[in-house]
Amino acid sequence: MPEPKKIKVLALCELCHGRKAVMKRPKNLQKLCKECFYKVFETEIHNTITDAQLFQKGDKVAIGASGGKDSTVLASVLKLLNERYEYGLELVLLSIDEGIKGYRDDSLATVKRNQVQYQMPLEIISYKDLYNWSMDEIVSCAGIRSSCTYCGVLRRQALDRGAAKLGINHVVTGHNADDIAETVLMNILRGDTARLEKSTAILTQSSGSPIKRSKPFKYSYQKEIVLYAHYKKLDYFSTECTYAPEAFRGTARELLKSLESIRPSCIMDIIYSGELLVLAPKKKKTTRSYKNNKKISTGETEVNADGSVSLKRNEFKDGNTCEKCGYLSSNKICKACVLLAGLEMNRAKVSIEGNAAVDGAAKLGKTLEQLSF
Ligand SMILES: Nc1ncnc2c1ncn2[C@@H]1O[C@H](COP(=O)(O)OP(=O)(O)OP(=O)(O)O)[C@@H](O)[C@H]1O
Repeated sequence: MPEPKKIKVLALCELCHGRKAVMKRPKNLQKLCKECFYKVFETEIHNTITDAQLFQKGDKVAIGASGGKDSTVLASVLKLLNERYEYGLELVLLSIDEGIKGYRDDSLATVKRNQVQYQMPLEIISYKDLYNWSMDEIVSCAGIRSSCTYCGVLRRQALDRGAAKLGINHVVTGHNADDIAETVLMNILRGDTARLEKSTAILTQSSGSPIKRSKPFKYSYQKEIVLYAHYKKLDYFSTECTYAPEAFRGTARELLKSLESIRPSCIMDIIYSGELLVLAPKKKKTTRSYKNNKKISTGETEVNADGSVSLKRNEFKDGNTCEKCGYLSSNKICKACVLLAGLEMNRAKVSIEGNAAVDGAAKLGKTLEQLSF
């Protein structure tokens, strides 16, 4: 007798029990239909916003818009939640043009389309206008190895300055749960306890700056953001930055991906661990200084063993302005100006020596040591 044909029972959504499940939710492997996925994804972000009391009615908020998936989904979801829950926010897209040919110019074209799609005003601020350097010029002068350090410092300040220009004191970014878990891992692996303490904060504010920065996607998984963008057919730009991603972050990212494939909750678990971590009181460190204050203090920059450049922390004071650019800074010279001064020295040296091949960050480090402020 022939065996009875097996009828494949399609899985139903575990939330509505009515519609067909189309996905396993990356965060907890729950089988969901599209509609229920949208609902849980959006509601979690709404809960994150209200639990942390990120906004007040009437706030003007700038969305750091790169044209990539995270910030595009952020613009879309914030617009939707603002209307659904009547947050009363005035939302503006704020884009920084770092000057990276073949990358940022294309992604900015996406943001310009988003401006129309979401009917939000758009402000574009360029590194070239602010600093007289584009990222392409910086990389050709200082090498690729420290590109993320330069870009990160300059972008943070550019976002602040862009927001200040618009009379806005709150910038939201598309940093997501994976980014935060990666940062926690990186800081643990480096023993960077000062940064570790702050790495899970949803709301941050540089000392001396009136601009707050927050991350409404703090608990949103990268994979879910991509799925949301995909199902909703959002218009975003998906090419990676032309310059290599920060090497150590890349390694932490790979590690996190391997961990997530075995245990999806590990991203949330790392964030919770970071949030609950209480560090022992710090011992006071002594920093080196140079004679007659003629050379740049090691308290400001540090050339790492691999030739990359990092900026070190100083004692912060509020209300100061940078002696070079005049923008608000908790240091005598703001971090952006410290880096730019090093670049200017390098540019001058290149033209004197007529040597096009500058040996990147290591040489820049030597130059920085000869500067005085
Ligand atoms: N050029 C830029 N202009 C404005 N905001 C930016 C820019 N670059 C990054 N940001 C903000 O910082 C967040 C994190 O950026 P990063 O490049 O680290 O991550 P990402 O995953 O590539 O983000 P995205 O997918 O939004 O590009 C972005 O989501 C965005 O809010």
